[in-house]
This record gives sequence, C-alpha cells and structure tokens, in this order.
Amino acid sequence: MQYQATHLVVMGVAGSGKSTIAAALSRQLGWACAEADEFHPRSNISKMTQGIPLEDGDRWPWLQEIQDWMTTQAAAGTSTVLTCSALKQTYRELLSGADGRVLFIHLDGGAELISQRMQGREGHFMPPTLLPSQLATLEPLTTGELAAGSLRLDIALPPQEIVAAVIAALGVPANAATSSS
Ligand SMILES: Nc1ncnc2c1ncn2[C@@H]1O[C@H](COP(=O)(O)OP(=O)(O)OP(=O)(O)O)[C@@H](O)[C@H]1O
Ligand SMILES: O=C(O)[C@H](O)[C@@H](O)[C@H](O)[C@H](O)CO
Repeated sequence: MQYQATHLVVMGVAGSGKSTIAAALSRQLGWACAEADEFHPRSNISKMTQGIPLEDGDRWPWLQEIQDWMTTQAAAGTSTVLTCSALKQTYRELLSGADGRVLFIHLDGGAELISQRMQGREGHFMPPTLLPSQLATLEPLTTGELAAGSLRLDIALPPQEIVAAVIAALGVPANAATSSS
C-alpha cells in the first residue's frame, strides 16, 4: 500500500526521552513535530501535576485529538513526528486509525535511569513520583507491532545513536534525511 504520509510516534513513559528524540528526528527528517502534552486538557495536566495518574477515561479523548491531528496532517501530505506516551496497545490501536502509516518508536529503559533523568531536569510538570505508575501501565510493543515496522530502542544509547537507528530502519530516501544534527 502506498501511503501519503508517515507518522512516527515516539512513545514511552514520562522521562524516557520522547521530546529529545522527537525534536532531533523532526529536524533531520524535516517532518512536522508535535508534543502530545500540548493536546491534554487542563484537567489532565492538573491531575498529573498533583501526582495523580491518568486513567483510561482521561486518555481516550486526548488520544482521539492526536489521531485527528495526524489525519489532518496526512490530508496535506505531511509526515509527522509525535511524542506520545501511548502506554497501552489499545491506545496505539486508536492512534493507528489515523490516515497514513503510523509507526511507534518505543524508548525503553530501566526505572533507575529514567528516575535519575527525571530528577535531573527542571521546570517540568510531571513529578518523578508518577514514574512507577507509568511503568506499571506500560505495555511493550507486541511481536505483531514490531513485525509491522515499529521499533524498540534502548535509552542508554546517546540520542544521536537512537536517531540514526530510527532513520536507518525507516529506509527513508536519501533526500528526506539531512546530515545536520
Ligand atoms: N538518550 C539520552 N541520553 C541521555 N540523556 C537523555 C537521553 N534522552 C533524553 N535525555 C535527557 O533525559 C531527560 C528526559 O528527557 P525528555 O524530557 O526528552 O523525556 P520525555 O519522555 O519527553 O519526558 P515527558 O514525557 O515527561 O515529557 C532530559 O533531561 C533529557 O535531556
Ligand atoms: O499517558 C500519560 O500518562 C501521559 O501522557 C504522561 O505520560 C505524560 O503526559 C507525559 O509523559 C509527560 O510527562
């Protein structure tokens, strides 16, 4: 099947490096970039800021908005890079309903490393105390999802190696990926 657009959903728990990797991928591929956190209603941000984990009911309308955004971009022939936790397979199924080819890039790593990174950053609404619930909710990519082209990458690698691995796996035409970092 020929797709008009590809959507790379950079997924994983809070603090796994989604924003860092998505920004670099978007820069190198020249694709539009969006942060799923910008689609959350104020009530979701308020909950998380208070250290209260989101539930399915908080996430469905938010995920639908993100799916709609991807479809709008695809209608204009625009490929995208998105950050989105996409913790459960059912959430990924909803996102995969967007027009275009939807691939997930799971930034996978251990609790200790992610916790250290969350504690090392400043000015973010997400408290490190929510990491255990994020990890408990996470459903790793299934063999079916991996066979369909989604990828799991180890966040112990430096960002430039993660980005290079994604671009190599995508097999994008040489003119779509630039050498700038
Ligand atoms: N591969 C990496 N190696 C070293 N440090 C990294 C790597 N990826 C991200 N970081 C650092 O880890 C911290 C968390 O990364 P980032 O904010 O991109 O995660 P996130 O998944 O977008 O978080 P959130 O979902 O909570 O917004 C940042 O300080 C970032 O600079
Ligand atoms: O599904 C969720 O619980 C949320 O999307 C969280 O993962 C955060 O919004 C994000 O990671 C920012 O820290």
